[in-house]
Amino acid sequence: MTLTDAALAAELAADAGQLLLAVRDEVGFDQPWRLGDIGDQMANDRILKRLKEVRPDDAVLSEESPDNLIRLRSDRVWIIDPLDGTREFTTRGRDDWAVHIALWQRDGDGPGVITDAAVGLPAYGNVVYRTDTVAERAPLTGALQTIRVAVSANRMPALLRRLRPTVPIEPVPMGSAGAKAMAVVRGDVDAYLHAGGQWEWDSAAPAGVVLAAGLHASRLDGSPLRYNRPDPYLPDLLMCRHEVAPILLDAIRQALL
Ligand SMILES: Nc1ncnc2c1ncn2[C@@H]1O[C@H](COP(=O)(O)O)[C@@H](OP(=O)(O)O)[C@H]1O
Ligand SMILES: [Mg+2]
Repeated sequence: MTLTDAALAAELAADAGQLLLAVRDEVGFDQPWRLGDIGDQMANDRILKRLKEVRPDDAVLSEESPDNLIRLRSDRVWIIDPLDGTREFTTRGRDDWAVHIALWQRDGDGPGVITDAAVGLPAYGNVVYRTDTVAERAPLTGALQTIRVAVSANRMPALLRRLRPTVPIEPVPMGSAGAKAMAVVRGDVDAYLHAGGQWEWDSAAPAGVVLAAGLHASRLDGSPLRYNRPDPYLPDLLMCRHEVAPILLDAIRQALL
């Protein structure tokens, strides 16, 4: 039987994850930049090789490959970050790094949509979250005391400080967009907020899984996250439980006035 796109995404994420764990063991942590380069390159090569075998007609947008603008005419584009959270990957003991595999498909004259995605967390038991199996999260019943918000451990968004007087926020610093988004999916945090710069491959697969889990994912102005655009820069996002989306979006709007 032909592999479904979601199953293929999950297979690619699990396989690249295993490879990255082996690279980490073999190369070690003495030269972090070298470990990062080797991990990025090997995971990217492995994913692209397999995609070429099983989906030869599809286009690819990958952090680690030159951007081939054929993707803009394609109906199916795989958006890939073979190693998200490179800094954490190169730090001994850190498990907050991820493999992102997303499939964007054209929807007529619309902006297109992420139809299938997988986010692998290799150092977290190589668990893979995928659009076709992720469980929908039930809404909270009690009132939220504090909103736990995952933010970049490397570049804490300045915006956060401006929200805190109006909303009771507890920042939870963490590496990797995929790791932060999956912490929302698990319910370890209530939200993931990013501002100040990012690229489509950083959020495509996480957003696909978050939306499939029935959670909220948008830009900070509340507009939808769009993928496979000519310029893949996608600088900010909010992923969260539905109950906290209006609270956070309103506070962000006020802070940015
Ligand atoms: N200001 C910025 N500009 C471009 N990319 C950014 C960025 N801030 C974060 N990112 C990218 O978003 C991902 C998650 O970052 P963080 O862990 O800081 O939240 C990282 O991807 P990579 O590790 O794939 O490069 C990082 O490079
Ligand atoms: Mg990334």
